[in-house]
Amino acid sequence: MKEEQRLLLLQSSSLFAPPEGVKLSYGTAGFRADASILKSTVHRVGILTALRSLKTRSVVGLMITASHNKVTDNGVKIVDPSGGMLSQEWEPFADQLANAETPEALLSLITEFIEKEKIPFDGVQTAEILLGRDTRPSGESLLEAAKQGISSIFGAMAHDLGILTTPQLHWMVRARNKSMAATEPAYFEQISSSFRCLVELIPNETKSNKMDNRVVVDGADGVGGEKLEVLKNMLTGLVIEVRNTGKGGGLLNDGVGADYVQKEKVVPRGFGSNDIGIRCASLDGDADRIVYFTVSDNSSSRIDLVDGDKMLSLFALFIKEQLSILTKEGNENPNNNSQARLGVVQTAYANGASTDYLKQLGLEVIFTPTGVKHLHEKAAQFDIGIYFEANGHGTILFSEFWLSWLEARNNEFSLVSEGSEQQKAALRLLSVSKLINQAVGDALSSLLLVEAILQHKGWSIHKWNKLYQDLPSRQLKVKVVDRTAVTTTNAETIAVSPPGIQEAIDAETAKYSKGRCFIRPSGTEDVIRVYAEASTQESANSLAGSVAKIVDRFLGFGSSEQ
Ligand SMILES: CC(=O)N[C@H]1[C@@H](OP(=O)(O)O)O[C@H](CO)[C@@H](O)[C@@H]1O
Ligand SMILES: [Mg+2]
Repeated sequence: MKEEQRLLLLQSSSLFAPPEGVKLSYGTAGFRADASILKSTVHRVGILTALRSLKTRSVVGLMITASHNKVTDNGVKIVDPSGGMLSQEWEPFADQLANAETPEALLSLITEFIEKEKIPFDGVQTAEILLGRDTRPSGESLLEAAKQGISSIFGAMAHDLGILTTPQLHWMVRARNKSMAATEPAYFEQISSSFRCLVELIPNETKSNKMDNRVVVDGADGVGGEKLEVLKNMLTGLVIEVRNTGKGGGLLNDGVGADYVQKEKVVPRGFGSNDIGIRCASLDGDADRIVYFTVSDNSSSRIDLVDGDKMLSLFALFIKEQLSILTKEGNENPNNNSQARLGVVQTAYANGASTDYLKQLGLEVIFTPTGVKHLHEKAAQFDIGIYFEANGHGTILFSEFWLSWLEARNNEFSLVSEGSEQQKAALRLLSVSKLINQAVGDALSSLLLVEAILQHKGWSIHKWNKLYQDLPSRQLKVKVVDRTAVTTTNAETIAVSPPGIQEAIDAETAKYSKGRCFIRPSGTEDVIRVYAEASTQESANSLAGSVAKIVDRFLGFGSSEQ
């Protein structure tokens, strides 16, 4: 490394002192903490992002967001050239950079890493980064810190794209590296036009039955609400009312948003008894996840949740139906066998009833640890991989190989059977692949795909929700001294430390019919999460509560087990 580059790195990083007594970890979805201690971390992630761009010789992204966390938090995550999450192999280095105590220590880490990773540092290759942030007040100053980090690498170019949803930035990075238009208008155009195609392909028999094409969306007082206000005006055949847009003075994720709705199972602010019977949805703070709900008839504060598992099931059912039309029996063309390996990916938080339903559909179901980075990687192994977390993170991945097969079939149909049911099925699947964000879970594109499929099937949200009956469940968070004391295995369903805790959980779970319970350390909040399922809601609540007490006994502030 040239001397002037060393000096620039030393000088730049000396402006941002790392937080005292805090050990930062890249976690489930990037670094996340109270915004007041993040400037140094974000500056260093700026440096790391420039190195990532040089290593991959591609455009990468840097997003300032803390997703569903409270408004005073913020965070930073890197978007890889594929549009996906940062390669997990780089996470340990990200942690080392964030926790380096002095500029000199930081510089030696960078120097070693450049050599180890053979990063082209000859000044010929230049780094290029797309930057975005959500609507958090701390975002603007943190974005400046990121830019300073990036500019401490000679020649690195930072493009500040302003306020975006997290999925928009992921989509733009993927598009840039595919030499496609990578602008916000291009994003809106692609999803609105593919939604329009799906609506045009709705079977006549269902077009006739006037299903309710109105949906009311909780924008979490965040960036999703803001962007949906723009998108909704580009749509025909769907009426979207957005509440909690962020413009009415409400606080981000405060009593609103998909995480609050999914975890607490209560209406978000601005919804109530006047909405009984209405199809409602809720975005999270950076609009990379969505859940649906209806206000319960018998209590205007409770909801009937239609979560990520139900969205996965709806998408899987629709795709399976289109595949069977596409390759209907009696078709003599041997090439016409879709041979699509269709698979679904879930985590331990998936409701047991959803997994049973998907298996009954004849689908291959695999499990991974929590975090989009894990599910995305597994889903990409299928020709069509559908993944969702129960909380509404998820998308559908189509392999390039299979999409080119589908394009070829569609061209063939245009010649030999224009307008046939098989061609319509091919066109629907092609439209789905353009509507659903191929880079990462996207609340806006998932919303449009749900609406298009409900219209296609002529289903109300109630009919959709009846696909299967969720087992009652309950999630709790437990504050403990050190959440990293819990380590897990088997896709997070078994706690291997601290010793004895899993045995205690098993003994408690055995008391409940259809009982299932697991604990894991959160990667985004300083808590241990508890998930419990049982045959009744009362039992699920009781099991979650009992296991929360076990966690507290082993790891809480007054714990006797330590
Ligand atoms: C139970 C739960 O909802 N966990 C969420 C949450 O991760 P935790 O590591 O559980 O805090 O945030 C992640 C990022 O948004 C999301 O991928 C994940 O599903
Ligand atoms: Mg989010």
